[in-house]
Amino acid sequence: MKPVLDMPNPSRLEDWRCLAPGAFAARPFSSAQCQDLLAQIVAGKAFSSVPREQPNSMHNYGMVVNNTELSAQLACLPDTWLATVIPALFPHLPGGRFGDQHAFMVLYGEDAERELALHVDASHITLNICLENDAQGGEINFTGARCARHVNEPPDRTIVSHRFEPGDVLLHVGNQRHHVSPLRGGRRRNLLVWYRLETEVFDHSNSWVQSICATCSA
Ligand SMILES: O=C(O)CCC(=O)C(=O)O
Ligand SMILES: [Fe+2]
Repeated sequence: MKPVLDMPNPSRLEDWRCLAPGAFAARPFSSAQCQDLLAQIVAGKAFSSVPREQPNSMHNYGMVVNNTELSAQLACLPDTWLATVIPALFPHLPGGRFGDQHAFMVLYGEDAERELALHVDASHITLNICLENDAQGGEINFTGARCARHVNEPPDRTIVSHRFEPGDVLLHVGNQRHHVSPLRGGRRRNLLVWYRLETEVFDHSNSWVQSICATCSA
């Protein structure tokens, strides 16, 4: 049987480009693959629609992945598709297993989310796959990595803005602060996974998170 998520070959370092410190982008999926995954999601195969949970406390729309097959596939990605690139892109990360993950789909549009406020994720590494985007606006903006103590400091001088194309994948540290610009029309749907290391707290108080906090190292 065809897997829900048809992963391309293991990702290579040269597939990824740096957007900002601790934030990288690649384009491993075709639009057709994204449409296929989205069609399965919409048909209810990849996401169980009952109960429809909020993906996280910031979203009123979208849904949590609770399909066993897709969850298992997403859980494996750090050991399979991303096995070489995670240690190379994030050398400060302590080794160890990603024992916990939270996967969800976000939805922006006229009758859905319109924007997302500045935040850090409850993750060590976040994977963000764009499945559909014909929105005007709705870019993701990175304002710099900060530890728990400095999360409310002013943004970095250069804010990095990324407009998603369907098939884009972003991989970033959970403490890279980000927000989504207001939508002026259209719709965007992304699949996100928050990966957490088994042995580490994920409130960004860790010493290795401080080591990449721009304020701590200023
Ligand atoms: O909409 C996006 O691409 C990002 C969503 C996000 O940052 C989140 O849900 O934590
Ligand atoms: Fe986020």
